[in-house]
Amino acid sequence: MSFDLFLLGWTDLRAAELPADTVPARVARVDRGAAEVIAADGQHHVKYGARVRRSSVGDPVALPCVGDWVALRWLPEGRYELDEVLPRTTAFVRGGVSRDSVGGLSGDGQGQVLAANVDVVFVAEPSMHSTDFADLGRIERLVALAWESGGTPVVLVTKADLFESGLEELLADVRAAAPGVDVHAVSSLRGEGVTLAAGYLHGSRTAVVLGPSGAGKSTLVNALAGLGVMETQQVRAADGRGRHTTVHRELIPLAGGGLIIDTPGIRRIGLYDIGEGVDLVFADIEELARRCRFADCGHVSEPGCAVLASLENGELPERRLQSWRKLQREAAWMASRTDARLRKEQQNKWKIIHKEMRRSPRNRP
Ligand SMILES: Nc1nc2c(ncn2[C@@H]2O[C@H](COP(=O)(O)OP(=O)(O)OP(=O)(O)O)[C@@H](O)[C@H]2O)c(=O)[nH]1
Ligand SMILES: [Zn+2]
Repeated sequence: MSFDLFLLGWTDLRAAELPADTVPARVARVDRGAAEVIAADGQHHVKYGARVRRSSVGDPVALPCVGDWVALRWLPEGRYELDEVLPRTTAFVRGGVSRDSVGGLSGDGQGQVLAANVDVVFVAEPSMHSTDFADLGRIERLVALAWESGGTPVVLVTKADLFESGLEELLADVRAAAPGVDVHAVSSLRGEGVTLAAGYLHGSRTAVVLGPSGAGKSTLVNALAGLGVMETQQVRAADGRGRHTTVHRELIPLAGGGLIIDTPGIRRIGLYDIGEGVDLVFADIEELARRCRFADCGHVSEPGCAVLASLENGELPERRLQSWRKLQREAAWMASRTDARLRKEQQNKWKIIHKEMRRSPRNRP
């Protein structure tokens, strides 16, 4: 059974990047040192070749991840090897930041790609989480990272059926926390909003679902898949006796077109290499800041501060101003860590080069 790669999101532009003597495939899941990929001739379990292993040393972002397009090379011993990760059009990268450290921040400045080549980032936030309502700060953080990925964020407020009244007010709060972003209420349980979410996947678009554990991500993915999953050969991959073995995938091609990537819930997602992401999430505050009397206004106690004025007249929630400051601090901190890491890598590179120069006979007296 052959599989149409264009339904998986393959394009002529990507075809131009494919090295000679390789075949393209899309990563459905990664394991340590190996990946499940979907190629035109079905699903394969492939190990990383030397080139991939080498390029990812000290740079985990270069490792293959779900959603990646990769080049497979056929080896003489009769199997494919993952030879190269093709250039990504988008990548959702989180920073390695943990909470339990001095000042609330720690990390090595390194990132981890959660999904690549995604057109849409579904930010799943439960309307009700145990006893709490939607966490606006978490939405702001995820939307900033979603903007930064190059994909389009869409906020899905999940488990909407848990609300009898007040859902509209909650949605209004969420919309204020993510200006310019589509916000929808979804109930996978009742099947509400699922078709609407599927609408973002028209053509062969890829979406990733991100959100905290228990947000209902897998239930939503199942509901979307309930509209039909594309059969690929490997779903019925024979184990030699014709038994059906379903291979677990995180990248799921839907029968109605498009693909969805499920991710495990992550307790804390740190910012990584943020350029404009935070500014876009806080576009309303950025707009206010442009109207402050002083161009370098710190919005603390300056006269003629439009941000403080908006805070005082109740238009700008105090929470949102705090959240803006917090994410700005984190982005700046992460940038300094990344710079420090890059500097160190550069130094190491020079050390190696100098060593080699000393070793080279040409450089000996
Ligand atoms: N009431 C209600 N419950 C839901 C809905 N969607 C999911 N749930 C429930 O919420 C719980 C968590 O759902 P999951 O889909 O496993 O959540 P998840 O985000 O995938 O969680 P992790 O896999 O831990 O990241 C389950 O008990 C679901 O039955 C919904 O639309 N309404
Ligand atoms: Zn100001």
